[in-house]
Amino acid sequence: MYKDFGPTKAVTDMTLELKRGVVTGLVGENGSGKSTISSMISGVYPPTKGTMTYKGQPYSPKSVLDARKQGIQYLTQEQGTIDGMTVAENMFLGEEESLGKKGIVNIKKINARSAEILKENGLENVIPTKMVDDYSFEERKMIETARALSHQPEILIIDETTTALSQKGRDRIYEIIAEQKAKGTAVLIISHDLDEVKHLCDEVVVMRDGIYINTLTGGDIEPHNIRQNMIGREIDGSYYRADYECSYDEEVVLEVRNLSVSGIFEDISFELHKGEILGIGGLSECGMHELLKTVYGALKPSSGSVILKKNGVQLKNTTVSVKNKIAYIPKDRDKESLFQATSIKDNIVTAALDKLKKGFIITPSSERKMADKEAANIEVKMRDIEQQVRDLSGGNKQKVVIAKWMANDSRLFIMDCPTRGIDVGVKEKIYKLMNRLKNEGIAILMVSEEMMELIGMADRIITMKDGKLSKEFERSAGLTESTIISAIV
Ligand SMILES: Nc1ncnc2c1ncn2[C@@H]1O[C@H](COP(=O)(O)OP(=O)(O)OP(=O)(O)O)[C@@H](O)[C@H]1O
Repeated sequence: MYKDFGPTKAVTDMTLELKRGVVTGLVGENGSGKSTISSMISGVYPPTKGTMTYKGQPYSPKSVLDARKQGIQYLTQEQGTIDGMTVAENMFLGEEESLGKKGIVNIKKINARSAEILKENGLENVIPTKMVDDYSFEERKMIETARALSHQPEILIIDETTTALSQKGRDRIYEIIAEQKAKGTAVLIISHDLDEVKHLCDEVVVMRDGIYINTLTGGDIEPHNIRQNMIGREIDGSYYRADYECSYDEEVVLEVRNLSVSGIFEDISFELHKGEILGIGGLSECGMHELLKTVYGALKPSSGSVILKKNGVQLKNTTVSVKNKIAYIPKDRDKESLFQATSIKDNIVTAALDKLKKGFIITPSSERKMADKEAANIEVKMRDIEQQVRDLSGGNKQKVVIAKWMANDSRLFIMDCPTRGIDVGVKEKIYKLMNRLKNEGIAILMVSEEMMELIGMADRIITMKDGKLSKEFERSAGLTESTIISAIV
């Protein structure tokens, strides 16, 4: 299979076989073409060249709906439901007439059938007539999953879905994979979590730069082996900090005092020091993501304050935060951090316009220079900086968010799951960058759902449980995942 997007060769010479009752993993670095091949299988767009065979017959779906009707379901990395429509309308989008007569849509039947499907999938709390926008990212993913399963798929493609979900959501997806495998469905999983890949997959197909590299089976499905195949060089996996010292300057940079958002988190206080990486861990719903948003000024607290110590400024809103060179990398980059229909260049320079100003003027060449430098530093895989952000692969979008804040010379980083959807090679780069920033005296506040990331990078870890602080741990060689988990569940 081949796919070109204008001058971009996204997939060049890719071969893939999916078998009944077999869970196949598809792995490769950010931008290697995994979502593109999945999109061609699912009828999102046709290949530039190449052929597909499905159940012994030539297969070339005309659209996503056509592929769905033939039994191929694709859960994408991004949001797969449409705002401004009800849950039920989303569930029957394009298939409304299946429950109607003579071209007339029967809304009652659609609502009733949606309620049944939701119930079968343990989602009885979701109301079919409510707007889908009223539900969280995770609930919407589960609605999308229920829709996919209701069609009895013969091929189910799950693209980097688990890392965006809470542990409960992930476990549900793992259950679904096991059930589908037992039913004889061919399952294709795309994931950057190589332990997850090892745990779930019977076969692992590796891609590099749009090309098929290798298929691993049995004992060869080991994270270090997968990594080597993906990147073409050995990386030892010990990409976290090498030291076990809890080290930072005495100077307090940020003070969070008795911060609360009613019903979400309560009475949170802590200090962040110069040169410190402060980790926050907890279950996804414990309030930690909202806490970071509030610290940054994107969510209004019901009480308490966030104070920048050097000038006593209160971080009341995001304008004050940007002015004070505070970077925020949100978990939901697509909605909260990027202008999708704008170029990479415009996204990168947006927080640094003050720095580019000469008098009242910003020259296009200075913008280009800045964007080129920052995009190259973090190795955004792109055609050039004029490319639209929405056309980038998931991991490369994340790199643009980081590049934006590097351009702004940020002095304090607030990071929410900074390596979500990021391949191992780039992960290594981000950890090195965090270490470098720390050594330059920059403070980092990081929420992560990966315990190893917290243990590997943070000087101190504070844990949250049900909206409250539960414990604090200092960096040490003896700190284990189970010690932290016992403080968060
Ligand atoms: N609609 C599009 N227009 C232009 N280029 C595109 C489009 N979709 C994808 N690309 C490019 O194709 C290449 C492959 O992207 P793809 O999304 O398939 O990668 P991926 O392996 O899924 O990456 P990730 O792990 O980051 O999700 C990238 O260089 C991307 O920028």
